[in-house]
Formats: sequence, structure tokens, C-alpha cells
Amino acid sequence: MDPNDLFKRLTTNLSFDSTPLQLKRKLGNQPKDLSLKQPIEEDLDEEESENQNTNIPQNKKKSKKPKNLFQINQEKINHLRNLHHINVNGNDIPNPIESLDQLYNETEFKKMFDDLKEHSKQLMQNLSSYRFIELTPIQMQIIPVMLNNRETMACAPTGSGKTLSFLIPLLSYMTNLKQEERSGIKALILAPTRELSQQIYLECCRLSTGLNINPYLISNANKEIKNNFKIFDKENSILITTPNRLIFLLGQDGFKHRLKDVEWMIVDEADKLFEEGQKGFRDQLGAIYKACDNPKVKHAFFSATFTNEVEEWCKLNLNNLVQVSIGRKNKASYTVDQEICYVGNEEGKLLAIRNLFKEGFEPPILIFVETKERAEYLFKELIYENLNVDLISSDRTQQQRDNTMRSFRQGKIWVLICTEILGRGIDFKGVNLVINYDFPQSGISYVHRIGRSGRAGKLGHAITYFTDNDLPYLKKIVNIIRDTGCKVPDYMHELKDSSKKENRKKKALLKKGKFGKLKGKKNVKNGTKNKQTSKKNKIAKNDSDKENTDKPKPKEKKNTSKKVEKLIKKKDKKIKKVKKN
Ligand SMILES: Nc1ncnc2c1ncn2[C@@H]1O[C@H](COP(=O)(O)OP(=O)(O)OP(=O)(O)O)[C@@H](O)[C@H]1O
Repeated sequence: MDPNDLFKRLTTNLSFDSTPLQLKRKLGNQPKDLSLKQPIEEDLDEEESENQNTNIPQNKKKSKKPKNLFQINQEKINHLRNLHHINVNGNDIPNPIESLDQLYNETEFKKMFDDLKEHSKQLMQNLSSYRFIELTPIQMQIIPVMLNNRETMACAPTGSGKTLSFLIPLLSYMTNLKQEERSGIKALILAPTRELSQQIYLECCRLSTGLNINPYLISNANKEIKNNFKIFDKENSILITTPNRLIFLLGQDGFKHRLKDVEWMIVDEADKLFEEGQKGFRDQLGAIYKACDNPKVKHAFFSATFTNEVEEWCKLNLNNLVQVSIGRKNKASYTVDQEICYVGNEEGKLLAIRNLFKEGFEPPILIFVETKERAEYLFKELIYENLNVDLISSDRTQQQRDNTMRSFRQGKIWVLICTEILGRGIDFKGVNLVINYDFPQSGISYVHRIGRSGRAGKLGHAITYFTDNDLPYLKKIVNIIRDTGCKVPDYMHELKDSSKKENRKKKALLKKGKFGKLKGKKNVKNGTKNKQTSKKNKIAKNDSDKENTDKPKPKEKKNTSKKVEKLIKKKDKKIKKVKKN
């Protein structure tokens, strides 16, 4: 046997810290905060150089000394990665797997699963309830990476199955722990909203049935304080929460030490949790990162978008990092057919959306607006259209939000108006259409919003309205649409980027509520508007759990209205005229 091959076999799963940074980390000097050296860059237009990051060239170089780690030859691995656009960067990257069966039958993990026959069978059984035929590309690569206990940063399109890509190896890891290693909270999963934490929690419960693992979601922090955090005495638990709630608990006596057992810290929507500022989670994430100080702790960061800054942080601070990205980074999902519509002004928006509903639509539909005030306003406008419509925003109580989410999932609500609160990670099955009623604030926000449709390989549709006010900010979104092969009007190819001044202006307008406060309803007469509206609101809320057969049946969806098309033509003419002059 080739000595190199023998060496590889003997050292499988051992890592060698050779770089000064890794040495520093081993000695406990690694920076345990989230301070960063690079400014935030959120340029989605930037060409990604991920092809340089693939290990395909490296593999080519190493092809003289095949690894044979998974008994698949190197060519097959390269082919598999190319086929599924799996780009990887790092040292000694575990090979991708094509199917879960391969894990249990062919790979080096076979022994681990053989030792755990009962549990592995149970995990497979739990997985079979999903009725998936194939693994998604991110699952093919991340499952072996995490099973090898490697720290990772994973970027894959919206709706591509990232949640299971971390839950499957995490649960395998936890079932593999010996009895004496099982005390306390072994894993922490962070997500930016309570809705997303709850979704991950439910997925975790489903997948961990019968595995002696205890997933836990903090829904009432005060109750846990009263109970002296007894719930966390359970062994082998996974805590799933938002940074806000965890920070609140960390401030209470008797909780901090509970994080000392954490061996996996997983951050979903990681770029969101790295955001700075008043509304950002950065400081909280930093404090939690520090509190998880078990020497065995490993970190895994997931999102459909990553800023260069977060990537740099991961490279500097994570141990022997494996970076995985599927396709080109920060791109919209190819499964969403995207349209962009000029609607002139606020009245144009209303006209366009009313026409869209009049001409026929196919629920479920999600409508994104910028603020909770805007959500209330649009709700009041659309409730008169005889639609099963509701809204979700941070102004509603937890109970109301849960009810609305449930009704939407059950098909009792056809059209759901929401703010950015549902912009990240939420997996409603089969959303047919996402409408960006208010123009998204950034390319990143756009990618995540439209990603609520076209999930798990299904086709989806997104329409984005823009007004004259949005023109300076159009280019980024147009580039994203074009990159995925969707059509945009010709004149949009020549748009310029918005200046910093224009960005500041837009923010100021938003603060002043210029996009938010709108004129009174035209079809409400004699000052009865408020009464009528609030009554209708109440009915709508109470009715959300009932079937209402009186309402018009949704038809097959057609494209935007003729009036809006006329507006676009008019605008096109105007632009041509300006160009001539
Ligand atoms: N292998 C698979 N085959 C088919 N569907 C899958 C597979 N794995 C997961 N799914 C389904 O795909 C949907 C989207 O998965 P998930 O919510 O994990 O996406 P995501 O990549 O985290 O998206 P986002 O970036 O929007 O958070 C879920 O309904 C999930 O059950």
C-alpha cells in the first residue's frame, strides 16, 4: 500500500493544527468575539470567484495519491460535485455522498452506524417519513462534513434543504454520545425570528422521535426562570431559540453555566445574525459565542446569502473551516420565475394588485411590505376585495401570529401580508406567488423574500412593484433577476447604481413614513371608514379559522394588468425621449 494512503487511513478523523492561527486557538487565545477587520460589503452584483474555491483543481493535483476515504474514486467525486454545482474550500474535505444509504452501507461512517444499529435504524425511519427520493446538493456535502466534526460555513439557495443538512448530522452526533457524555444542552441552534426557531424545532422533533434526544424551544422565558431552568436538566438536549431570548436568559442567575455543555453551535441565517446596529443581532451573537466555551464546541453557519465580511470572519475564527457553496453565491433561486413591474406611484401599486386579484390568482400568496403600518394599511385595502386575507407583523401577539401562520399553512388564508419577519427561512409549502408590494431594501432582502416561493424543487413566481421613488435602487434587483435568466425590460439594462446620497434619502423617507402613510380609502364614505374597517378586521381575524365558501374561488393566475402594462409603455417612451435629448 502507498505509504501516503496508509497514513491517510490511519489518521482519518484526526486533524492537524499547523497554522499559527489554529495553534493560537488551541492555546485558547483565539478571538472570542465577533469584531471584524473588514467593512460590510453587500454587493450582490460582484462576480463570485467561487470556482477558484472549489477543490477540483486541488483534487486534480492530488490525483496521483488517491484518498479512497469513501471507496468512491476521485473522478466520481469530482463529477458529483460538478454535476450538483458543489463548490468547496478547505483542507481534507470529506467527500460528498449521493444518498443516505451510502452513509450506512459504504462509507467510513458505516462502523459508527453499525455500533448504533437501533438508533440509526430509527433515524432512517424518521427520515423515510419525509418521502424524499434524493438528497439535495447541500445535504450531499454538509452531512459528511459535519459528521467529521468539521466547522463549516454553508451557502445554498433558498428552499434547498439546509435545515435537514445540519439536523441529520447533528442528531447522528448526539445519538453517538456515550451515556456519560450526554448531560445538559449538547447543541444550540440560533435563528433570527421566533417563527423560524419554531419551524426548526418542529423539524427537529419530527426527526429525533425515538432517539433519546430532547429538542427544546424557549417560548416563555419567564416560565423557565420561575421553574429554575429545570427543563434544561434533561440530558442530551438541543436548545433552539433566537439570540434575543437566549441573551435574556443569560442575564439570569443560574443559566449561564447551562451553555457549558454545548458541543455544536449552529447559526441559521447567519448573515442576518451578524448584522450590526440597533436592530442587528451582532452583539448578542458575540455574547452567545463567548458563553459556549466548551473546548469541544464546533460551529456551523448557514444561509442563502453571505457577505464578504462574514466569510472573512469565519475564515479567521473557525477551526480548519470547510466552506461549501452551491452554485454561485448570493443568487436568487432558479426555481422562481421573476417579474418586475413599473406602477408609477402608490395609487398604481393598489391598482396593479387589485387587477391581479380580479383577473384570477392561485393561492397561497405572500405579500411583502416594508413596515407594520404598511401591512395594516394594505390589509384594510384588500379586505374589501373579498379575499381570505390576513397579515402578520411584530405588532401582533405571539398567539395571533401562531394562529395566522397555522391558517395560512392550512389554506384557510389565501393571501398573507407580511413584513420582513417572514422574509427569512420560513418554509410555507407551495407558495405560488410572492409579491414585493414595497420594493425590498437590499438585494439580500429580495433574494430571501422571493425564496419563500419555488422551494424544494417546486416552481414559484415573484412580482416586484416599483414606483418612481424606487428607480435609483432598481439596478441591484434587476441584476439579480437577469442573473437567473428571467426577462427584464431593455431599458433596465442601462440603469445606474444608486448613490450613497440616494440611499440616505430613501432611508429618511422611510423613517418619515413617506412610503408608509397613505391617503384615506376612496370607497369608504361619510367618515364611517374607521368603524367599518375595524369591524371588518375583527371579522377577518375571527374568521381566519373558518372556511368561507361565499368568497370567490381563485382562478388560474394571469399576468399583471393591462393598465400597468400601459404605464410601463408610457414610462418606456418617456425614457426613450430623455435619452434622445
Ligand atoms: N432531500 C430533499 N428532497 C426534497 N425536499 C427536501 C429535501 N430536504 C429538504 N426538503 C424540503 O425542502 C423544503 C425547504 O427546506 P429548508 O427549509 O431546509 O430550506 P432552506 O435551504 O433552509 O431555505 P431558506 O434559505 O429559505 O431558509 C422543506 O420543505 C424541506 O422539507
